[in-house]
Amino acid sequence: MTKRIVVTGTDTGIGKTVFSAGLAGLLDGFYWKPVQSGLDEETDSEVVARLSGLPAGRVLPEVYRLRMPLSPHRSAEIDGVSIEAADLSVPAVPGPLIIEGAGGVMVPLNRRTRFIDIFAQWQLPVILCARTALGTINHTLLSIEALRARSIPLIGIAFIGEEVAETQSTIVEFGGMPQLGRLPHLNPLTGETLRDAMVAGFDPTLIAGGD
Ligand SMILES: Nc1ncnc2c1ncn2[C@@H]1O[C@H](COP(=O)(O)OP(=O)(O)OP(=O)(O)O)[C@@H](O)[C@H]1O
Ligand SMILES: C[C@H](N)[C@H](N)CCCCCC(=O)O
Ligand SMILES: [Mg+2]
Repeated sequence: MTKRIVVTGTDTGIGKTVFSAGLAGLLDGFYWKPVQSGLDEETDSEVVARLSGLPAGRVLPEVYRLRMPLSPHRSAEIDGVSIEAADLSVPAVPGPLIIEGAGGVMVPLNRRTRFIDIFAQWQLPVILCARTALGTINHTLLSIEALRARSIPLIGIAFIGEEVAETQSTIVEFGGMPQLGRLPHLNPLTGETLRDAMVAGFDPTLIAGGD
């Protein structure tokens, strides 16, 4: 049973947090966002606490909380903080842990280290979130290639958006990575609609079935 899963994506703002909230709820697990950049709006951890249906203690505290909604390396510099890879060791929790990065895989944490370098150190299995809309084939295949080049274990792709079957199958064929499911755009987006969409769209044993 996979206990610790990294959720990354092809870009910022594509729905990783909403998917992570749904997944943490589906697996009755925990959620951890190690680096949060942007504190004026609702943070990712707050969104997950609101949407996942999990008790408050299942959302673990961030290690770095940076004020500006920018790439973490820049946000940290503005706050006068240095993000240290050594501080990002994965917490032990008594259940499945969903770990969310920030933005896409190449996003820098400082002038030397990107998220993908931390993922390579962790060697935890990764779910890649990808939009279904035009432009996603390029972003998704590049992300898969970068993850593979570092021998990072891959679980599969979680598509987000309306079904575009041809695009999705093209990504699966070229990427050689399975489609785990699809989370549609939800309106309204509530804890209840998210839970129902996750149950309808994803098989938890396919996701958490092997480590
Ligand atoms: N399935 C969905 N249905 C409805 N709205 C969604 C869905 N997924 C994402 N959104 C909305 O899109 C916006 C961006 O989503 P989200 O915060 O999950 O992106 P992200 O990939 O986690 O971004 P970041 O890189 O900042 O962590 C939010 O306003 C969110 O509510
Ligand atoms: C602020 C934003 N919501 C994310 N937390 C960080 C996204 C970083 C993206 C950097 C980039 O790829 O240009
Ligand atoms: Mg997010």
